[in-house]
Amino acid sequence: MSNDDVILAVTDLKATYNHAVSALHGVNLMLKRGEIVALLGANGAGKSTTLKAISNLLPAQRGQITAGSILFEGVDVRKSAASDLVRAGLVQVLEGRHCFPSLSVEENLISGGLGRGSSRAELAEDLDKVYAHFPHLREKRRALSGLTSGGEQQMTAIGRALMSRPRLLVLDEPSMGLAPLVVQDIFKTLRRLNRETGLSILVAEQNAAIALKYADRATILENGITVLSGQAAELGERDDVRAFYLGQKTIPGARSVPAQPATAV
Ligand SMILES: Nc1ncnc2c1ncn2[C@@H]1O[C@H](COP(=O)(O)OP(=O)(O)OP(=O)(O)O)[C@@H](O)[C@H]1O
Repeated sequence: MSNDDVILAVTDLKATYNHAVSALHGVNLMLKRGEIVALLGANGAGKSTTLKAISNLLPAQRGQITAGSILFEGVDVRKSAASDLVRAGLVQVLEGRHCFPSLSVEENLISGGLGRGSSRAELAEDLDKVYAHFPHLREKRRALSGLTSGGEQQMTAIGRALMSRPRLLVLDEPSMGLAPLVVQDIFKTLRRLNRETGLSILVAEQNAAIALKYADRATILENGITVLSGQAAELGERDDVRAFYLGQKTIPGARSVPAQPATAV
């Protein structure tokens, strides 16, 4: 595999908060162009911290990278401000959706394209593409975001990210607080976007079942360390993963997920 195939490489990443609380102790993660990769792990495993580090958002949370590297298209993300990373094509939908509640759905979407300095014609073209992927948002385009459902807000937040024309879309826990059917719908749309446009997607999820269903590969974190990486379908078949992350019964004799650095990806 050539380096050009790798869009994101996180190597031996360590991070702290307030120079005191150690959150990541060795995260390894790699995404090839055109892949969907799921970042899995329980509450507090370090998923959000990893994603914030990738978008260079840790300093705003009093967080520090203390070791390791993060390369987006071969360039160290620490050299760019978060807003420059967005312009470079690394766009993140943060946990909790974050729509502007007093703006309409369409105004929220348009706000995602403004940072690029798009012309009116480009904005209209990008809006059409977002509505093609989320037809429901077209129907709701004049509604105030704050009055739309959680699922609609998540779609708006993803649509707004798409308006920045990402090459790598990073999503933190898109399923949070949403009904199972809505979550399915969102993951199906992400899959279609990925297949039709080649968009690379990194998605952090506690809902391992849905993430493994739609991802090509997955990486599992435990206590700030990558403990497993592999093809999503293969991980979903492992007894230990099924027992620990899919909430399924342990098969007698099944091994637990080893607390050691990941297998090579
Ligand atoms: N702003 C912060 N200040 C101090 N410690 C933090 C901060 N944010 C996270 N942590 C700690 O870092 C560790 C990793 O948390 P993180 O939020 O990255 O995990 P997570 O896998 O995303 O979990 P969740 O699914 O609950 O968001 C935890 O021990 C958490 O308490």
